[in-house]
Amino acid sequence: MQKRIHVAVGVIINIQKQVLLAKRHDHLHQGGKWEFPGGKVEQNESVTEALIRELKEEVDLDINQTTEFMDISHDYPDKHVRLDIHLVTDFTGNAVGVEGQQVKWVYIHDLNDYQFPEANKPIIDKLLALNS
Ligand SMILES: Nc1nc2c([nH]c(=O)n2[C@@H]2O[C@H](COP(=O)(O)OP(=O)(O)OP(=O)(O)O)[C@@H](O)[C@H]2O)c(=O)[nH]1
Ligand SMILES: [Mg+2]
Repeated sequence: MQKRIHVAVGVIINIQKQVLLAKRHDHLHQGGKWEFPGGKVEQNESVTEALIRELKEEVDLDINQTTEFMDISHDYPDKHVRLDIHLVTDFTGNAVGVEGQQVKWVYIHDLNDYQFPEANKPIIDKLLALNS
């Protein structure tokens, strides 16, 4: 049994009700797909701490507060992940792809036009339901 990787994921929503997507680099796991920014929770770090750190490192945003949104465990053939997803509406800064990745603000009703990792389906469905 493979270890389950604990990932802190941020669904960042701006005042225009757009969510921030980032494109995963081709060489990464699930490369070429769009994701919600985030990354692995390190030892001795809470999920919130990990999320704040990752969102600064990946998209240069400063997060003031987050709220729990969803918890998804998913088994890829090569990797088991647990996505600890938080909503972020209280932040400052302008989003940039610090690691050279494409970032994009997208209206919730347009999310179906983007390709996400398989594990993300329930997140997209919940956002679409909230928005309808
Ligand atoms: N960040 C993020 N990861 C996701 C999403 N959906 C999903 O299945 N994952 C998976 O969760 C894992 C997250 O790893 P990551 O590559 O973001 O981790 P990280 O930022 O700490 O990078 P690192 O590998 O350089 O330490 C990957 O296996 C990725 O495929 C998502 O929406 N956002
Ligand atoms: Mg990451």
